[in-house]
Amino acid sequence: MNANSPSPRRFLPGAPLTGRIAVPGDKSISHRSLMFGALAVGRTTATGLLEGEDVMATAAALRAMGAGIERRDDGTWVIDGVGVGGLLQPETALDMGNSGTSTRLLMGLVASNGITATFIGDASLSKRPMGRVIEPLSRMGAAFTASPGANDSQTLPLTMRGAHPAVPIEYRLPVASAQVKSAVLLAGLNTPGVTTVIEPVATRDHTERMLTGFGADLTVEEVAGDRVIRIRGGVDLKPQDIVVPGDPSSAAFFVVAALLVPGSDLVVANVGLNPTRAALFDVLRAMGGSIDELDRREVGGEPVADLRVRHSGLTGIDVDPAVAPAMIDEFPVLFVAASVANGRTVTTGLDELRVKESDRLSAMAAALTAAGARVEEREDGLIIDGSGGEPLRGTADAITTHLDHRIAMAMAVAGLVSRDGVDVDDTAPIATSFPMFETLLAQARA
Ligand SMILES: O=C(O)C1=C[C@@H](OP(=O)(O)O)[C@@H](O)[C@H](O)C1
Ligand SMILES: C=C(OP(=O)(O)O)C(=O)O
Repeated sequence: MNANSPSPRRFLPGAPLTGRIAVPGDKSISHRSLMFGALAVGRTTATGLLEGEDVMATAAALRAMGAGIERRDDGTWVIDGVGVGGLLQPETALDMGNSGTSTRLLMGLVASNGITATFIGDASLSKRPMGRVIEPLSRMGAAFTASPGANDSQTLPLTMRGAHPAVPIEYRLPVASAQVKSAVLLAGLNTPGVTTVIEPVATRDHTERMLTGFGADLTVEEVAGDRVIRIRGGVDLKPQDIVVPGDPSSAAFFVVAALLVPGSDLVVANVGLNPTRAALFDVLRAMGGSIDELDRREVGGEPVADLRVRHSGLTGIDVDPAVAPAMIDEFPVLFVAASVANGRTVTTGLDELRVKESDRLSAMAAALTAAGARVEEREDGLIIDGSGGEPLRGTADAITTHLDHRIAMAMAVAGLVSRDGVDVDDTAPIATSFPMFETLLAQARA
C-alpha cells in the first residue's frame, strides 16, 4: 500500500445484494501456507491463496530468507522449502507493511534460527505492541534491539538475533492471541526438546491444524479448562498440497451488507467455518439474521459452506465476551449491524480491539457516530442503540480509517444502509486483506 496516496471513496445506498459471490482465500491460512511450506523439505503448493498485501509481505520476507516462492500462471503458488532450521540471514530489512500476523509469526520463526533480521512496517504497524512476542521469544534466547533513536523498545522497527540452539519454554498466554501462540510454537519447531503453550482461552487453531498436516510432532490436550499445546522441535516438515478455504473475515462484510440492505438475497460461496473463526454468523443469527449453510463440506481440512443470506430485521443483543476470540476481526462490521438493529447491543471484553491496525473501539465509535448512529464507547466495548431498521443519516465529512482495512470495509457497509452515503477517507488499506472488495460489491449490487 502506498501510504502517500489515499483513495477516498463515497459509499451510497442503492441496489440490494443478489446473486453469488466467492470470497478470496483465508488470510491466516495463507500466511501459514507460505511459512510452513518455506520450512518443509521439498515443494509445497497452495491454491486459493489470498493475494493481499499482508500475505505478499510474508512471501517477500520468506524469499529474503532463502525460500523459493512463485505464482504459476494458473494461480497456484509453489513454495520450495529450506527445511526447519534452514532460514538464511536476510540482506535487507523485512518490510512487514501493515501486517501484524506476518511480523509476529516470522519473529517466531527467526527466534530459533541463528540469524539476525530487522523488521519494519507502516505507520499503523509501527504503533502495535510487540512486547507480547518479545517476552516469550527472549525467554527462548532471542535478543531484540530497538533502532537507534527509537523511543519505544516494544514497537517496530526492531532487530532480532535468533538463538541457536534456542531454549524450550512452557508459556501461559497472558492475552488471547493466536499470533503470540503461533510465534512461540513456530520458534519451537527448531528448538531442541518440547515447547509448551498453554491457552486459557482458545484462539484460532490454524497453526495447530496445519503443522500437524505438515508432519510436526504436535499435541493438543484439554487440562482443567486450558488448551495445552506441545511441540517437539527438530522434526522435518513434509511438503503439502494446500487448498485455502475462503476467508470468513472477508465474507463478514457481505453477510452483514446482505442482512441489512432491503431486498437482498445473496450467496457468499466458499466460506471457512472453523469454529474458532465463525462466531459472527452465530451472533447474527441470534439477532434474527437469516443465514443458511448450503453444501457444507471440507476444504483443506477446514469446514466450509456457501452462505445464503437474506435481508432480515435484526434485534440487538448482549454479545457473550467468551465468543470474542472467535470473531475478533468481525466486530467493526458487527457494530454496523447493531447500529441499525432494533434495540440495544452491548459488547464487552474487547480490549484487544484497541491494539489492532487501529484502536477499533474508538475508530468505530467515532465513525458510526459521525454517520448518525447512537454509540457509547466503554473501556472494553461499545454500547449501541440501534435505529430500528431506519437507515443511518450518513456522513458530512469523510470518516478516518487510520490505515485500517476493516474500518474502511465496515464503513463502506454502513454507507449502503445510510440515507446520504458514507465518505471513507482512504480505501487503499483494503488491499491488505481483500483487494477484490469493491469489485465484488459492484458485482453483488449489479
Ligand atoms: O493468527 C492470525 O492469523 C491472526 C490472529 C488475530 O490476531 P491476534 O492474535 O493479535 O488476536 C487476528 O486479529 C489476525 O487478523 C490474524
Ligand atoms: C488484525 C488483523 O490483522 P494483522 O494483525 O495481521 O495485522 C486483521 O486482519 O484484522
